[in-house]
Amino acid sequence: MPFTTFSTAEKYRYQNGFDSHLESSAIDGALPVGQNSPQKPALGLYAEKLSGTAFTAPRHENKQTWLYRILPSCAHPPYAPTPEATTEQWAKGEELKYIPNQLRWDPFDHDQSRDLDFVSGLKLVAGAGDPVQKQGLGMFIYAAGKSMDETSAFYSADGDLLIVAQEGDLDIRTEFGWLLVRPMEIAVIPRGVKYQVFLPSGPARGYALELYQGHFKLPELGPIGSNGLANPRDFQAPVACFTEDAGKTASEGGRQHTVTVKFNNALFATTQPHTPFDVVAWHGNYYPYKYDLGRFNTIGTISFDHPDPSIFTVLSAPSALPGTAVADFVIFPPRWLVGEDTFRPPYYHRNTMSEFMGLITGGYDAKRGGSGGFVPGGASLHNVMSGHGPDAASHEGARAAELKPQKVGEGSCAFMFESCLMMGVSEWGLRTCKKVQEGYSEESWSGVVTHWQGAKGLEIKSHLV
Ligand SMILES: O=C(O)Cc1cc(O)ccc1O
Ligand SMILES: [Fe+2]
Repeated sequence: MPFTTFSTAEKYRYQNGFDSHLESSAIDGALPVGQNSPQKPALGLYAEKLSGTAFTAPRHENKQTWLYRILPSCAHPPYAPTPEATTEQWAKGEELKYIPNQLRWDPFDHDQSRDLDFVSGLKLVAGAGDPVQKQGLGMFIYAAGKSMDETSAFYSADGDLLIVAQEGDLDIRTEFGWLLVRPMEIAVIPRGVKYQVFLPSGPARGYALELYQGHFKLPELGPIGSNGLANPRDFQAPVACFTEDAGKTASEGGRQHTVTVKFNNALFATTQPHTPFDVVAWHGNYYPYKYDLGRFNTIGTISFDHPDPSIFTVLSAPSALPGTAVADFVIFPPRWLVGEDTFRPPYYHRNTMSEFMGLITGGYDAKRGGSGGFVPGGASLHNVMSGHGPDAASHEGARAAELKPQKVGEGSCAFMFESCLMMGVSEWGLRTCKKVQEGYSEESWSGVVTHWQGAKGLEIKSHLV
């Protein structure tokens, strides 16, 4: 059945829950009862396990899913490097440039020529570490002008991909079923899961983070209590949805299907005579999901001072060091500011973590918008220990502001990929994209003026020469 024949009601039913044990069956009886691998699975299906952690990972970390499919994934001719696997699109760790300067980018171009799809339109901007070692992450911009072909599928062996839709809807078909991801929504496609991306509303642009190690978790809530921030039930997983395009020759109407894999930041492809979207039923806790950022329960100060942005963490990918993330996904949604005697925008700071920021829509309270500013579809990078904070004008405005309750960010949403790793910038991010704003730091901070009132007449306790 070609995908176009699926009705909306069939495609967009979801099941709710983060890191839950879910199950879904497109046909009653396709899921085995009480076991995973019967001698002959129902309906002539194959049982196949997809694991997201080592078999022996501790129970609370263990991630796997059983798939019941028409043909097993291994039934394909060998993969071969694709001619399109360009070094412009991806970069290895040693090719990245590590620089302490603050960087900001104008909005990244849409695919004006409309010849790039989600995969060919995915560009590495910055990253750290190495998929071979299962360490680190890559940060990407995607700009897709056309849907992927119905007979093309993609997966990454390098990591879990967190997609932040910024403009244009993504209709994502995965082996597990469909996810419709619109701006102000995010999706996570785990390592190894095959998918294809259609563009029902035209060209699409957004941001993505590929996590080479581990998986995203919900942050601990500590004293916040048992609810708040992103609540588990608001994460949506697909329901099983399959195509019977398997086991037929071309003359019987069977089609050839191309599967492309990102493997150590290079692309390989194979062509097989059966669709990878043939999963009739599945159960497990390793699955793709989406989340509507509008459901985020924002928490902040109701007395004084500015909480760290960790209070806005949606998802966190921990490193081995407690409380220290390889990647935090943080958002700055509309919210009330009521802090008394408080400098309300972000404080000036130097951070041992690196901060990559993007803007989904609207503006950001510490940065000027407009041409050459921080605007939707653009980005900034404040690397490890690189000082940053409000630009001079935002600072002066906030010092002088009358501190009544104020709703900030109405109709806006900025986000941050924060990492404990030093970020390297790719050649594409630094030069090829031609979006780096020359003079960003001068424009922002050369105009900060001193408010120092002088020490004259005051007792100086340490020696000044
Ligand atoms: O740099 C930024 O704009 C992000 C940020 C926001 C904030 O409220 C506090 C610290 C911080 O790094
Ligand atoms: Fe910051």
